[in-house]
Amino acid sequence: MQKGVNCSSRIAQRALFTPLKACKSVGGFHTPVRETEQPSQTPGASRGHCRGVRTGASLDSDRDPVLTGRSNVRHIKGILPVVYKQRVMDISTKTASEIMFATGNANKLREVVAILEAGRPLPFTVKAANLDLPELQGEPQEIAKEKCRLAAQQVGGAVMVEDTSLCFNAYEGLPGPYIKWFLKALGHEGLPRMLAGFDDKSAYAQCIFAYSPGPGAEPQVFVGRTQGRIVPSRGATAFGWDPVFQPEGFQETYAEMDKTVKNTISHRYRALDKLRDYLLNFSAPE
Ligand SMILES: O=c1nc[nH]c2c1ncn2[C@H]1C[C@H](O)[C@@H](COP(=O)(O)OP(=O)(O)OP(=O)(O)O)O1
Ligand SMILES: [Mg+2]
Repeated sequence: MQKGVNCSSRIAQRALFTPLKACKSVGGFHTPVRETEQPSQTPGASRGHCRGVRTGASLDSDRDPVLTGRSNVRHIKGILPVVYKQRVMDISTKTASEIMFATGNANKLREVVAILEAGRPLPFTVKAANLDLPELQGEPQEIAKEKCRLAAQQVGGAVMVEDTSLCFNAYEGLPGPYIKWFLKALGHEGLPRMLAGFDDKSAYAQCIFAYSPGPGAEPQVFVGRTQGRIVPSRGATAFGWDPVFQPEGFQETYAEMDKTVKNTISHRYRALDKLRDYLLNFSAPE
Protein backbone atom coordinates (compact mmCIF):
# COMPACT_ATOMS: atom_id res chain seq x y z
CA MET A 1 0.00 0.00 0.00
CA GLN A 2 1.50 3.31 -1.01
CA LYS A 3 1.58 6.35 1.24
CA GLY A 4 0.48 8.31 -1.78
CA VAL A 5 -2.08 5.93 -3.11
CA ASN A 6 -2.02 6.93 -6.74
CA CYS A 7 1.67 7.40 -7.19
CA SER A 8 3.31 4.02 -7.14
CA SER A 9 3.98 3.60 -10.82
CA ARG A 10 5.12 7.20 -11.19
CA ILE A 11 7.46 6.74 -8.27
CA ALA A 12 8.98 3.65 -9.82
CA GLN A 13 9.35 5.39 -13.14
CA ARG A 14 11.03 8.40 -11.64
CA ALA A 15 13.63 6.53 -9.64
CA LEU A 16 17.12 7.45 -10.68
CA PHE A 17 20.51 6.63 -9.41
CA THR A 18 23.44 8.64 -10.63
CA PRO A 19 26.66 6.64 -10.93
CA LEU A 20 29.12 7.60 -8.22
CA LYS A 21 31.81 8.51 -10.72
CA ALA A 22 29.55 11.42 -11.65
CA CYS A 23 29.25 12.72 -8.09
CA LYS A 24 30.52 16.13 -7.17
CA SER A 25 32.36 16.59 -3.90
CA VAL A 26 31.26 19.44 -1.69
CA GLY A 27 33.33 19.66 1.46
CA GLY A 28 32.83 16.02 2.37
CA PHE A 29 29.33 15.94 0.96
CA HIS A 30 28.97 14.70 -2.56
CA THR A 31 26.06 15.50 -4.78
CA PRO A 32 25.45 13.76 -8.06
CA VAL A 33 26.23 15.75 -11.13
CA ARG A 34 25.35 14.27 -14.45
CA GLU A 35 28.06 14.58 -16.96
CA THR A 36 26.05 16.82 -19.25
CA GLU A 37 25.10 19.17 -16.45
CA GLN A 38 26.11 22.80 -16.40
CA PRO A 39 26.88 24.61 -13.13
CA SER A 40 23.78 26.04 -11.49
CA GLN A 41 23.01 29.65 -12.23
CA THR A 42 20.70 29.88 -9.24
CA PRO A 43 21.35 33.15 -7.39
CA GLY A 44 22.56 32.42 -3.89
CA ALA A 45 23.45 28.83 -4.63
CA SER A 46 26.86 28.66 -3.06
CA ARG A 47 29.85 26.79 -4.38
CA GLY A 48 28.89 23.39 -5.54
CA HIS A 49 25.75 23.10 -3.43
CA CYS A 50 23.28 20.83 -5.08
CA ARG A 51 24.41 21.76 -8.50
CA GLY A 52 21.54 21.89 -10.87
CA VAL A 53 19.01 22.46 -8.10
CA ARG A 54 16.86 25.34 -9.12
CA THR A 55 14.55 27.44 -7.04
CA GLY A 56 11.10 27.79 -8.41
CA ALA A 57 7.62 28.84 -7.48
CA SER A 58 5.53 25.82 -8.21
CA LEU A 59 4.22 23.20 -5.83
CA ASP A 60 6.21 20.66 -7.78
CA SER A 61 9.43 22.59 -7.54
CA ASP A 62 10.94 19.97 -5.22
CA ARG A 63 11.47 17.96 -8.39
CA ASP A 64 14.54 19.12 -10.17
CA PRO A 65 14.58 18.70 -13.93
CA VAL A 66 18.31 18.11 -13.93
CA LEU A 67 18.46 15.69 -11.02
CA THR A 68 15.26 13.93 -11.97
CA GLY A 69 15.84 11.44 -14.70
CA ARG A 70 13.53 9.37 -16.78
CA SER A 71 15.18 6.15 -15.71
CA ASN A 72 13.41 3.35 -13.92
CA VAL A 73 14.21 0.83 -11.25
CA ARG A 74 15.71 -1.61 -13.75
CA HIS A 75 18.16 1.09 -14.69
CA ILE A 76 19.18 1.37 -11.05
CA LYS A 77 19.88 -2.33 -10.85
CA GLY A 78 21.90 -2.05 -14.01
CA ILE A 79 24.38 0.35 -12.49
CA LEU A 80 24.65 -1.13 -9.03
CA PRO A 81 27.99 -2.83 -9.81
CA VAL A 82 29.46 0.66 -10.09
CA VAL A 83 28.34 1.33 -6.53
CA TYR A 84 29.72 -1.91 -5.15
CA LYS A 85 33.12 -1.36 -6.71
CA GLN A 86 33.55 2.03 -5.10
CA ARG A 87 32.19 1.31 -1.64
CA VAL A 88 34.38 0.03 1.18
CA MET A 89 32.25 -0.86 4.14
CA ASP A 90 31.84 -3.24 7.01
CA ILE A 91 28.20 -3.71 7.85
CA SER A 92 28.94 -5.69 11.02
CA THR A 93 30.68 -2.75 12.68
CA LYS A 94 28.27 -0.22 11.18
CA THR A 95 31.09 1.64 9.54
CA ALA A 96 30.91 2.90 6.03
CA SER A 97 33.25 5.07 4.07
CA GLU A 98 30.28 6.63 2.36
CA ILE A 99 26.57 6.94 2.97
CA MET A 100 23.99 7.52 0.31
CA PHE A 101 21.21 10.00 1.05
CA ALA A 102 18.26 8.66 -0.92
CA THR A 103 15.67 11.28 -1.77
CA GLY A 104 13.78 12.51 -4.77
CA ASN A 105 13.44 15.99 -3.28
CA ALA A 106 16.05 18.52 -4.38
CA ASN A 107 15.06 21.05 -1.69
CA LYS A 108 15.57 18.51 1.09
CA LEU A 109 18.94 17.64 -0.34
CA ARG A 110 19.96 21.28 -0.42
CA GLU A 111 19.06 21.72 3.26
CA VAL A 112 20.79 18.51 4.32
CA VAL A 113 23.97 19.61 2.55
CA ALA A 114 23.85 23.01 4.24
CA ILE A 115 23.16 21.56 7.70
CA LEU A 116 25.91 18.96 7.45
CA GLU A 117 28.43 21.46 6.14
CA ALA A 118 27.68 23.93 8.94
CA GLY A 119 28.30 21.41 11.74
CA ARG A 120 31.06 19.11 12.91
CA PRO A 121 32.52 17.28 9.95
CA LEU A 122 31.59 13.66 9.43
CA PRO A 123 34.29 11.07 8.94
CA PHE A 124 32.25 9.76 6.01
CA THR A 125 31.39 10.89 2.57
CA VAL A 126 27.69 11.48 2.06
CA LYS A 127 26.43 11.20 -1.48
CA ALA A 128 23.03 11.85 -2.94
CA ALA A 129 21.01 9.17 -4.69
CA ASN A 130 18.03 10.58 -6.48
CA LEU A 131 15.58 7.80 -5.62
CA ASP A 132 11.88 8.36 -5.21
CA LEU A 133 10.97 5.46 -2.97
CA PRO A 134 7.59 3.89 -2.32
CA GLU A 135 6.23 4.96 1.06
CA LEU A 136 3.96 2.72 3.07
CA GLN A 137 1.01 3.92 5.07
CA GLY A 138 1.34 3.86 8.83
CA GLU A 139 3.14 5.54 11.69
CA PRO A 140 5.80 8.04 10.59
CA GLN A 141 8.66 6.06 12.16
CA GLU A 142 7.58 2.89 10.37
CA ILE A 143 7.26 4.75 7.07
CA ALA A 144 10.80 6.08 7.45
CA LYS A 145 12.19 2.68 8.45
CA GLU A 146 10.58 0.86 5.56
CA LYS A 147 11.69 3.54 3.13
CA CYS A 148 15.21 3.04 4.47
CA ARG A 149 15.08 -0.75 4.09
CA LEU A 150 14.02 -0.33 0.46
CA ALA A 151 16.71 2.27 -0.14
CA ALA A 152 19.41 0.03 1.38
CA GLN A 153 18.36 -2.77 -0.96
CA GLN A 154 18.43 -0.50 -3.99
CA VAL A 155 21.69 1.21 -3.13
CA GLY A 156 23.35 -1.94 -1.83
CA GLY A 157 25.06 -0.25 1.09
CA ALA A 158 24.86 2.35 3.83
CA VAL A 159 21.98 4.70 3.29
CA MET A 160 19.98 7.40 4.98
CA VAL A 161 16.51 8.60 4.10
CA GLU A 162 14.13 11.01 5.69
CA ASP A 163 10.39 11.39 5.85
CA THR A 164 8.75 14.66 6.77
CA SER A 165 5.35 15.23 8.36
CA LEU A 166 3.31 18.34 9.03
CA CYS A 167 0.98 17.62 11.92
CA PHE A 168 -2.06 19.74 12.85
CA ASN A 169 -2.93 19.41 16.54
CA ALA A 170 -6.61 20.08 15.78
CA TYR A 171 -6.50 16.95 13.60
CA GLU A 172 -4.63 14.82 16.16
CA GLY A 173 -1.48 14.95 14.07
CA LEU A 174 -2.91 14.60 10.57
CA PRO A 175 -2.14 15.19 7.71
CA GLY A 176 1.22 14.09 9.19
CA PRO A 177 3.17 11.94 6.73
CA TYR A 178 0.44 12.45 4.12
CA ILE A 179 1.04 16.20 3.91
CA LYS A 180 2.57 15.87 0.45
CA TRP A 181 -0.76 14.77 -1.01
CA PHE A 182 -2.79 17.32 0.95
CA LEU A 183 -0.50 20.06 -0.31
CA LYS A 184 -0.77 18.79 -3.84
CA ALA A 185 -4.56 18.67 -3.67
CA LEU A 186 -5.30 21.81 -1.64
CA GLY A 187 -2.35 24.09 -2.35
CA HIS A 188 -1.03 26.82 -0.07
CA GLU A 189 -4.44 28.45 0.24
CA GLY A 190 -6.23 25.23 1.10
CA LEU A 191 -4.02 24.03 3.96
CA PRO A 192 -4.83 26.96 6.30
CA ARG A 193 -8.49 26.67 5.26
CA MET A 194 -8.54 23.17 6.75
CA LEU A 195 -8.28 24.89 10.13
CA ALA A 196 -10.88 27.60 9.47
CA GLY A 197 -13.35 26.02 11.87
CA PHE A 198 -10.80 25.54 14.65
CA ASP A 199 -9.37 27.95 17.22
CA ASP A 200 -6.32 25.75 17.54
CA LYS A 201 -3.98 26.53 14.63
CA SER A 202 -1.00 24.90 16.31
CA ALA A 203 1.05 22.36 14.41
CA TYR A 204 4.45 20.78 14.39
CA ALA A 205 6.85 19.91 11.64
CA GLN A 206 8.46 16.54 12.10
CA CYS A 207 11.41 15.05 10.32
CA ILE A 208 12.48 11.46 10.74
CA PHE A 209 15.84 10.35 9.44
CA ALA A 210 16.38 6.63 9.14
CA TYR A 211 19.85 5.20 8.73
CA SER A 212 20.83 1.69 7.70
CA PRO A 213 24.41 0.44 7.43
CA GLY A 214 23.31 -1.85 4.62
CA PRO A 215 20.69 -4.26 3.24
CA GLY A 216 19.15 -6.48 5.88
CA ALA A 217 20.16 -4.29 8.85
CA GLU A 218 17.49 -2.77 11.08
CA PRO A 219 17.34 1.00 10.43
CA GLN A 220 17.86 3.45 13.29
CA VAL A 221 15.52 6.43 13.42
CA PHE A 222 16.14 9.99 14.57
CA VAL A 223 13.22 12.32 15.15
CA GLY A 224 13.29 16.12 15.05
CA ARG A 225 10.29 18.33 15.76
CA THR A 226 9.70 22.05 15.51
CA GLN A 227 6.54 23.50 17.03
CA GLY A 228 4.62 26.27 15.29
CA ARG A 229 1.31 27.14 13.74
CA ILE A 230 -0.45 27.17 10.40
CA VAL A 231 -0.91 30.64 8.92
CA PRO A 232 -2.17 32.05 5.61
CA SER A 233 0.56 31.61 3.01
CA ARG A 234 3.42 34.14 3.22
CA GLY A 235 6.76 34.07 1.43
CA ALA A 236 8.35 32.14 -1.40
CA THR A 237 6.57 29.02 -2.54
CA ALA A 238 9.72 27.21 -3.58
CA PHE A 239 9.72 24.49 -0.92
CA GLY A 240 6.63 22.52 0.05
CA TRP A 241 4.50 23.94 2.85
CA ASP A 242 7.19 26.41 4.05
CA PRO A 243 4.90 29.46 3.44
CA VAL A 244 2.13 28.23 5.75
CA PHE A 245 4.26 27.14 8.71
CA GLN A 246 5.33 29.76 11.26
CA PRO A 247 7.68 28.30 13.87
CA GLU A 248 7.14 29.17 17.52
CA GLY A 249 9.07 32.27 18.63
CA PHE A 250 9.24 33.75 15.11
CA GLN A 251 7.14 36.29 13.25
CA GLU A 252 8.14 34.83 9.90
CA THR A 253 7.08 31.65 8.16
CA TYR A 254 9.77 29.15 7.18
CA ALA A 255 9.48 30.57 3.67
CA GLU A 256 10.10 34.15 4.81
CA MET A 257 13.09 33.50 7.03
CA ASP A 258 16.65 33.26 5.89
CA LYS A 259 17.64 29.70 5.03
CA THR A 260 20.50 29.85 7.47
CA VAL A 261 17.99 30.59 10.25
CA LYS A 262 15.63 27.82 9.18
CA ASN A 263 18.55 25.42 9.13
CA THR A 264 19.34 26.08 12.80
CA ILE A 265 15.81 25.63 14.16
CA SER A 266 14.09 23.33 11.72
CA HIS A 267 12.67 19.85 12.23
CA ARG A 268 15.26 18.70 9.70
CA TYR A 269 18.14 20.28 11.59
CA ARG A 270 17.01 18.73 14.89
CA ALA A 271 16.75 15.24 13.43
CA LEU A 272 19.95 15.48 11.42
CA ASP A 273 21.87 16.65 14.45
CA LYS A 274 20.90 13.42 16.25
CA LEU A 275 21.89 11.35 13.23
CA ARG A 276 25.21 13.19 13.09
CA ASP A 277 25.86 12.34 16.75
CA TYR A 278 25.05 8.72 16.05
CA LEU A 279 27.31 8.54 13.04
CA LEU A 280 30.15 10.19 14.92
CA ASN A 281 29.80 8.01 18.00
CA PHE A 282 28.23 4.83 16.63
CA SER A 283 26.03 4.87 19.66
CA ALA A 284 22.35 3.98 19.85
CA PRO A 285 19.94 6.90 19.64
CA GLU A 286 18.01 7.95 22.75
O1 LIG B 1 11.21 21.59 5.36
C1 LIG B 1 10.20 21.54 4.63
N1 LIG B 1 9.47 22.63 4.35
C2 LIG B 1 8.38 22.59 3.58
N2 LIG B 1 7.94 21.46 2.96
C3 LIG B 1 8.65 20.33 3.21
C4 LIG B 1 9.77 20.32 4.03
N3 LIG B 1 10.28 19.07 4.06
C5 LIG B 1 9.49 18.33 3.29
N4 LIG B 1 8.51 19.09 2.79
C6 LIG B 1 7.38 18.64 1.93
C7 LIG B 1 7.81 17.81 0.75
C8 LIG B 1 6.66 16.84 0.61
O2 LIG B 1 5.60 17.49 -0.04
C9 LIG B 1 6.25 16.57 2.04
C10 LIG B 1 7.02 15.49 2.72
O3 LIG B 1 6.94 14.26 2.04
P1 LIG B 1 8.26 13.35 1.92
O4 LIG B 1 7.85 12.02 1.45
O5 LIG B 1 9.06 13.43 3.18
O6 LIG B 1 9.11 14.14 0.81
P2 LIG B 1 9.36 13.87 -0.74
O7 LIG B 1 8.50 12.77 -1.21
O8 LIG B 1 9.24 15.17 -1.44
O9 LIG B 1 10.87 13.45 -0.80
P3 LIG B 1 11.54 11.99 -0.53
O10 LIG B 1 11.94 11.47 -1.84
O11 LIG B 1 12.72 12.25 0.36
O12 LIG B 1 10.49 11.14 0.13
O13 LIG B 1 6.56 17.78 2.75
MG1 LIG C 1 8.42 10.98 -0.29
